[in-house]
Order: sequence, then C-alpha cells, then structure tokens
Amino acid sequence: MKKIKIIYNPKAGRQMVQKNIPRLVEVLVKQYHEEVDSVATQGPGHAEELAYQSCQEGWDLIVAVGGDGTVNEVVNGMMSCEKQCPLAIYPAGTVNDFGSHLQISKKPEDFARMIVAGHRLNVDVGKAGERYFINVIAGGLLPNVAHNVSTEAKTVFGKLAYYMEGIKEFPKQLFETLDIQFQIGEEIYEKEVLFFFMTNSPNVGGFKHVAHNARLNDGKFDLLIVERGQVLDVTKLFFNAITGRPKEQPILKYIQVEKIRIHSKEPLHIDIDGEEGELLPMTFKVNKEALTILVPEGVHY
Ligand SMILES: Nc1ncnc2c1ncn2[C@@H]1O[C@H](COP(=O)(O)OP(=O)(O)OP(=O)(O)O)[C@@H](O)[C@H]1O
Repeated sequence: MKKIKIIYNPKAGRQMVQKNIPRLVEVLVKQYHEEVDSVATQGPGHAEELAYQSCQEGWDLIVAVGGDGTVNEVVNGMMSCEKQCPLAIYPAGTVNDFGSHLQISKKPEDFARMIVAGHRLNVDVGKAGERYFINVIAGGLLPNVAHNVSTEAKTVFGKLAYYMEGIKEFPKQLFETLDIQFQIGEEIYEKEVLFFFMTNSPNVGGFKHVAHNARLNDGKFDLLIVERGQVLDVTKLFFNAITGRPKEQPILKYIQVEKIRIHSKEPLHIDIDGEEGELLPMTFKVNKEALTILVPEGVHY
C-alpha cells in the first residue's frame, strides 16, 4: 500500500478536471487499496508549503492537480526538502504545457492505473535565482500577454482567452523591443529582442514542438530568442508555431544551454513556469534529472 497525497488547485483552468478527484480517490482506495489524502490549495504559495510538508512527513507519492503554476509550486516545495518522493502530474490548468507533453490521461481510471504502474522518468529541473522551474522561463511580449489574462476569462474561455489577449496586444508590442544580454560561459550576446524563452519540454504556451530539440532529461534547456524583425517575419514565425512547423528563420536564435546569465537594460521581471518572477539579472542553470515523475508507459519523450 502506498501513501498518496493529492494537492489540488481548485481555481486552476476551467475548474472541470477537479471534479474527477473524488472518483480518482475512490479508484485508488477501493480498487488498488492505496492510502489517499487530498487537500485543496487556499491561494498562491500554499501548494509549495503542502508539498514541502508532505515530503517531510514521508508520503510515498505527491499528485499535483492544476496547471503549470501549481506544478511549479509543488516542484519548489519538493526540491527544497531533503527527503524526496516521486511526483505525478494530473493536468487541470488552462495550458498545461508540461502535462500535455507527458501525454497524461485526464480519465481518473487511466490516471490511477498510471500511478499504480509506477513507470518513472527522471527529469531536469531548472534553477532561476533561488526558485526552481520545471518547464519554461520567459521574458518580453508573450509573458506580458499571459499575465494580462484574468482567472475569470480563463475559466470561461480556456486557452482562447490567451489568444484573444494576444491578438489585442500583439500589434501594440510588436515594436517594443528589449535590450538583453545573454552570457553563456565566456561568450556574451547582446540582442534587441521581442521576447525569449528557455524551455525543458518542446511545448510552450500551448504550441506543440516549438522547441523541437528539447528533451526532459538531456541536462540542457533550449533557449529561443526572437529578435526584432519585420512584421512579416514575426507573423511567419507565429504561423509556423501555430501550424507546428518550426523552421530556421533569420529572427529566431535557437541555442541549447546548461547555465546562462541574463541581463536586461530596462527593468524586466522574468516569467517562471507561467507566473511572474523576480527582476533580471539572474543566473539560470539545469539540475540534470533532479526530480522523479510518474509517466504513462511506452511514451517516448
Ligand atoms: N485557492 C486558490 N485561489 C486562487 N488562486 C490559487 C488558489 N490556489 C492556488 N492558486 C494560484 O493559482 C495560480 C494559477 O494556477 P495554475 O497555473 O495551476 O492554473 P492556470 O493558470 O489555470 O493554468 P496554466 O498555468 O496551465 O495556464 C497559481 O499561481 C497558484 O498560486
């Protein structure tokens, strides 16, 4: 019998997947005879506290139910604790870049089966200053769009809320570039950028395979920098991302990094797994295969 702690964000996504939790608990307890406790988060930061506490108390598995922000908090709680257990992600957010790359089923019966089968994958975890991240850090146009979308809009429109905000903001911000310095080892690149992101999984902002070389356990993060360009270049870039056909383009730089320091001339908050983080400058590095997660069997990442 395993002791399983479920930490769920009742406000994540369209607040639909959370309705599956009672059924998930029932299957785990009645069919598989596991010991299960589920706790709802009360607000920002609570998932982190609960995850830290659960590791300290020696639970065998933590299940994070929410979007990328909730998963980020749980990962921070787990990584700060000396004792560790595996993590399972039950995607219930608006975008779920990380969860959707893992191809995790939302059907409670399938999810319970995955947990009990216990197929493991050790994944890289990033450190951004003092915070951990599991999927993506970003700066510039895209994160601004994401932060302007309210919880209410996400509950009603889901992913569409991000696209509507994007269409509104895109023309306004197209010419607002940022002066960014990327320092990788001894090399320094100075760029005038629209936005940049550094990702663990290939999926970013709901777009699949944007970072086509990204692997969850290769000890590297994939840095994509979109430089200032002509309107047509930027439009083409988005079109290729939407249609899942990423191509080499003059305004796009694609580099794999293990450690990087990023400076911005203007004050710029970095976005960490979809939530607003600290101001730059900041050093980012990869902790290779630092966290064990449960994944469906037979899927290649
Ligand atoms: N009870 C709560 N009420 C309001 N906010 C909460 C509560 N519990 C957690 N939160 C906060 O909700 C924020 C958003 O959660 P999360 O990112 O998981 O969902 P989402 O934004 O819908 O999904 P995604 O990031 O995948 O688009 C998190 O930063 C978290 O701190």
